[in-house]
Amino acid sequence: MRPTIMDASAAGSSVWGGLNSGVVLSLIAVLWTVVWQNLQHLQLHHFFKRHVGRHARRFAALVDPYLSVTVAEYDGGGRMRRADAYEEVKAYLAEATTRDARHLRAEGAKDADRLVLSMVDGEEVADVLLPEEAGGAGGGTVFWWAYSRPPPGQQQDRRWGGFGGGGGGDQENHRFYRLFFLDRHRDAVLNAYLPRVRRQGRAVMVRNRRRKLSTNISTTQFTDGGFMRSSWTHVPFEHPKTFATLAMDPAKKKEIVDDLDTFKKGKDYYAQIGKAWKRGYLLYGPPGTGKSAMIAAMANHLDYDVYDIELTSVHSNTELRKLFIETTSKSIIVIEDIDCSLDLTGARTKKNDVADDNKPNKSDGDGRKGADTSSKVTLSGLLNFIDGLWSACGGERIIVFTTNHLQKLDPALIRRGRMDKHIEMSYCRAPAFEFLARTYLGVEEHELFAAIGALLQEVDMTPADVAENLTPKSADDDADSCLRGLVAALEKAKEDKANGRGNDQQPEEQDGEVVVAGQSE
Ligand SMILES: Nc1ncnc2c1ncn2[C@@H]1O[C@H](COP(=O)(O)OP(=O)(O)OP(=O)(O)O)[C@@H](O)[C@H]1O
Ligand SMILES: [Mg+2]
Repeated sequence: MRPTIMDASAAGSSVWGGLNSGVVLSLIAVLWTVVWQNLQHLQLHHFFKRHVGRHARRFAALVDPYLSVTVAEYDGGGRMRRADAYEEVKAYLAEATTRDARHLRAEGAKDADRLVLSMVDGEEVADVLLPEEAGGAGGGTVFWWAYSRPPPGQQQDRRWGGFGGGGGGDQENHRFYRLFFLDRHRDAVLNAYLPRVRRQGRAVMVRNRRRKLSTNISTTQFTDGGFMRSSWTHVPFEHPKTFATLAMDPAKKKEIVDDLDTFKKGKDYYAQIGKAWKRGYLLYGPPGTGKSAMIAAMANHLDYDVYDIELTSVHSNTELRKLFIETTSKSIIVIEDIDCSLDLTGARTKKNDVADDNKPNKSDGDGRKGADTSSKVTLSGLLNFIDGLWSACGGERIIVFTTNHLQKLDPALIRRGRMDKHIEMSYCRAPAFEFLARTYLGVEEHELFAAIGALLQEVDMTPADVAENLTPKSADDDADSCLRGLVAALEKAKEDKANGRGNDQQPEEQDGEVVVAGQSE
C-alpha cells in the first residue's frame, strides 16, 4: 500500500517522538515561514544570518526536515528553451500522477484513445526510493513531488527557484517541479534517484512521442504596454504522403532517400568533421510540382517533427533565433515560398543590410508584405539562423526552403553549406505519369499511356494537375474515363499553348547539386 505523508514525516523527525503529529508540524512550518518572511521584509535577515544563522538552520531542520530540489521549466534563468530535465520529470511523474493526484491535466498521446496526464498547479504526488538506490538501507522511503509556480512578484526569490530574467511577467512559463526529501537521503537522491527519474522519463517520452506539425503564431502581450512576440503552436503531424506515393524518377527518389538516411545516421560523422549536424534542402519549381508533398514524405521517412515557419509573422532576427532555439532535434524546419516571405533580391549586396532588429523589411512585388505585417527579419538574420553559431544547438535538424522562383533568391542564401542539396521539382513527364496512374487508378498499362506520354512531352502539366485528372469524381468514373479526361485536358493545354496562353514558367538551374524530380529524362 502506498505510504502516507505521516509515514514520511515520521521517517525524518525522530526529535518529535510522541509529538509526531502532521498538524503540529504544519503549524510550526507556517509560523516559521511567516517569521522568515517578516525578517526578510525588515531587512533584518542579514543581521539574523550573521549572528544566529547557524542556530536558525538547525532550528529550521527541526521544524521542516525536508530539503528540496527544484526542476524549473526553463534553465539558465531565461526562457530560451524548455529544460530537458523538466520534460523528463514531467514524463516520469505521469504514472504517479495518475495514481495519486486529485486534479490532473491531460494531453493527447500517440495512441489516439490515450491521454498523457500531469499534475495541475499546487498538486503533490508521492514516489518511493528503491532499496538499491538507498544502498540497501532506507528503501521504500517516500518522497514528495510538488508542481507549482512562484506567487506573483516572487520570480526572483531564490526560495522559488530564482526564476529571473524571463521578463514580461510571464509567470505561466515559470513552472517547476520540486522534490522534497530528508537530509539523510541526500546522496541517494542526487546520485541514484534523480538520474533514474531522468532516464525513465526519457523512456516514457519516447513511448508517448507524437510527431508534431508546429507553426509560429504572433501573440500580443499586454504587460508593460504590450508587445508582439512569436511562439510555436502545434497539432499532430498526420500527413499521409510518403516516398512510396510521390511520383518521381526512381533513381532520383533513391538518391534523396539515401541522402536522408545518411544524414540520420551521421551523428558521429558530423562530429568528426566538425560540422553542425544539420542539412539544408532547397526545393524549387512551379506550383503544384510536389514541393510540400516532398517535405511531408521526408518527415514521414525520417520520423521527424515539422516546424513550418511563417516568416512574415516573425518580428525580428532575435525572435527568429528564439524560435529556432525552441525547436527540438529530429525535426525539419520549413520556410515555404522563401522569396515571398522576405525581400531577398540582391539584398545582401547592400552594405547596410546588417542584422538590425529595428530595420523594417521591404514590401515585395505583390504587396504581400504590406502594412499589416511588421517583419524585420533581414537576410543576415536568416543566414545566421541557418548556419550561425546558434544553428548548432540541438542538432539533427533539416532545414528546407521552397520557392517557385529560384532566380529571385540571393546566392548567399542557397550556397552549399547552407542549402546543401538543391532539388528541382518539375512538370510531369511519362514516368511520373505512369507512377501516378498506378497509384491513383491501379493501372499498370493502358492503350492511352503512349498518347499521354507524348502529350506530356509537349505540354507542361504539373503532377498536381495530372493527379487531379486521374482522381475519380463519381462512382461511374473508372480508369478509362479518367485517362480520357486527362487526354482531353492535355489537348486543351496544348491548344492554349499554341494560342499563346500557355504556362511559360520554367524552372531554372543554379549552382549546386541538382536533382530533377518528376521528369522523364
Ligand atoms: N510528384 C508528385 N507525386 C505525387 N503527388 C504529387 C506530386 N506533385 C504534386 N502532387 C500532388 O499535388 C498536390 C499539390 O502538390 P504540392 O502542394 O506538394 O505542390 P507544391 O509544389 O508545394 O506547390 P506550391 O509551390 O504551390 O506550394 C498535392 O496533393 C500532391 O499530393
Ligand atoms: Mg507547397
